[in-house]
Amino acid sequence: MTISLQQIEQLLKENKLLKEFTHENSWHYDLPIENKTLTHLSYDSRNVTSETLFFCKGASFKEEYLMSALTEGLQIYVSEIPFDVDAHLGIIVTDIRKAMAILSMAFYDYPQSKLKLVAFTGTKGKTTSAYFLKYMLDEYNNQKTAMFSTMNSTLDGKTYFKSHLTTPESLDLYRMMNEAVTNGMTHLVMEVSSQAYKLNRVYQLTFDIGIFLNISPDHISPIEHPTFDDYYYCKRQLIHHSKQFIVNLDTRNVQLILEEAQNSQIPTVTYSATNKQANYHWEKGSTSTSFEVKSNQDSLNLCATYELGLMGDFNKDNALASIIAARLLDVPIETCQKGLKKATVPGRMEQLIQKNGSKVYIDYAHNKVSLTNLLSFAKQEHHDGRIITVIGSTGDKAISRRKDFGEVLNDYTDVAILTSDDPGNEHPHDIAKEISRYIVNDSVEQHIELDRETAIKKALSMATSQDTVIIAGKGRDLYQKIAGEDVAYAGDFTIAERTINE
Ligand SMILES: CC(=O)N[C@H]1[C@@H](OP(=O)(O)OP(=O)(O)OC[C@H]2O[C@@H](n3ccc(=O)[nH]c3=O)[C@H](O)[C@@H]2O)O[C@H](CO)[C@@H](O)[C@@H]1O[C@H](C)C(=O)N[C@@H](C)C(=O)N[C@H](CCC(=O)O)C(=O)O
Ligand SMILES: Nc1ncnc2c1ncn2[C@@H]1O[C@H](COP(=O)(O)OP(=O)(O)OP(=O)(O)O)[C@@H](O)[C@H]1O
Repeated sequence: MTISLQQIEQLLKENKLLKEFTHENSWHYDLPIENKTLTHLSYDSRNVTSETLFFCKGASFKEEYLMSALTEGLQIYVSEIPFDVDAHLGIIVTDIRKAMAILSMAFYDYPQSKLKLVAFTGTKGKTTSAYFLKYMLDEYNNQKTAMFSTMNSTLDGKTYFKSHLTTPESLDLYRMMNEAVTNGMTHLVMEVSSQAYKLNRVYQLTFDIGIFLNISPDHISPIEHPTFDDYYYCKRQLIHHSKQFIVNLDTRNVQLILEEAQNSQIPTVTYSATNKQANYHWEKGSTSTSFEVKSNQDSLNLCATYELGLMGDFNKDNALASIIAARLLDVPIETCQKGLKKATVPGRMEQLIQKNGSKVYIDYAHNKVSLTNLLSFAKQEHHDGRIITVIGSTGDKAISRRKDFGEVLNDYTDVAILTSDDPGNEHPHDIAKEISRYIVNDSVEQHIELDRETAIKKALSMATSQDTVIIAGKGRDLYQKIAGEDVAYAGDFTIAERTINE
């Protein structure tokens, strides 16, 4: 994969991103040096050669990073500001992230045009829905579905690696897409976070299908969104970058989404848990994991009974969104049914049973709406015993979750064991105390146990046969974010399983 300086000049000019070129103390609008082909892209000074096009990006980028890249042989950099350094060429742009997106897709020869692309956005259910769709597509295309998700990504449809971000930086996104194409993948299912739009990671990328699952206040913090309005606005950008759009009619302020899609003339399919105005809605089936899809006008021919491998009514919402996407991609109905039945999602609604019969659910719920759904499901299914909940809240961001969790625990749990969950640069005890401050229901028995493994063991040992243990927040995540480091962690599921089998 390559890109030439002339290509870069043309693309930046076409997209009105070029400010100037800097070369030997003079500034130019036209390329001031001979054309040259570059064979490597990077935004990390620790990974450069003389053939690299280097992007100076990020809130904490420092001039010394560029200086150290130049000592490694780097010649050409792209930046929003000219640096007073001894580089052969500076390419100064109006927006580094937009420039990085445009140049990365060109470098990797537009891999997006060689794949069917599906994007899920929403506050909750992105990973679950992405897995559901992957299972259905895999049945259809013989496991040629790549997936980029919060937890795991796969470029060959079979082997997974841990993701750093929900939606990768544009440079990584196109590199990974290109690898997926080389591996023979035909479809790519990915999660698109609000940050992806805010930080132009998916700038000018059009999806064959975009899906809007739901929205509720979340991700408001100094490093994410200043307001809910900003969060919602960023997520809605998916509408304008989808050839076909699917939206949950139960979404807060959905009228706004519908108006926006209509204004942009994006063909839209609506679905709902209960609203019969939607193109599709679902009704409970004969078992707790089955459901029937209903419609007044089944233009996609998908009304049928489906069976899910996962508990929880919210997963039926996720499944319906994914079925609509699968049908828009021509997956036959029987293939959808087969794929969905097989689908499991690591760390989402996983169930274990203790030797005394007590049920244990391990789930990734880590915001207000998901915790409410999880605990209300547990209360509904297991109303005879106590609910014992192990939970923490992340440090440095999404601060409002601490109050949210306290409020949900007030209403739905009998025992709360407050513990650590990615405390970052904060002290987990302070976070636990803050959650505790909002638990005002005296009948909730509270414990603080900061070591997460000990907290899980404590919950399991407390539970009598009638009780239900909920381990919320980390699922099968294999690390804790502590003071800037990813510290190895066995994962909630493994710890619970190991303890039960001891
Ligand atoms: C606010 C934000 O999104 N920040 C992301 C962004 O950081 P940044 O561009 O400011 O870069 P930085 O990490 O501050 O470092 C500055 C630059 O110096 C470079 N560098 C650094 C050191 C060095 O020696 N040499 C060097 O060149 C780095 O490569 C980087 O390009 O780019 C980095 C990767 O290049 C990300 O790691 C980082 O994500 C932070 C850690 C993060 O947690 N982001 C969250 C909020 C996020 O994006 N979450 C959403 C999911 C939300 C949801 O669940 O819905 C996501 O899509 O993942
Ligand atoms: N449609 C839904 N509505 C509400 N809660 C949901 C829904 N789907 C899943 N959940 C809950 O949210 C948790 C996280 O689900 P999932 O990982 O699929 O969402 P996500 O959008 O990828 O989350 P995140 O952005 O936090 O990574 C689940 O473990 C479950 O408790």
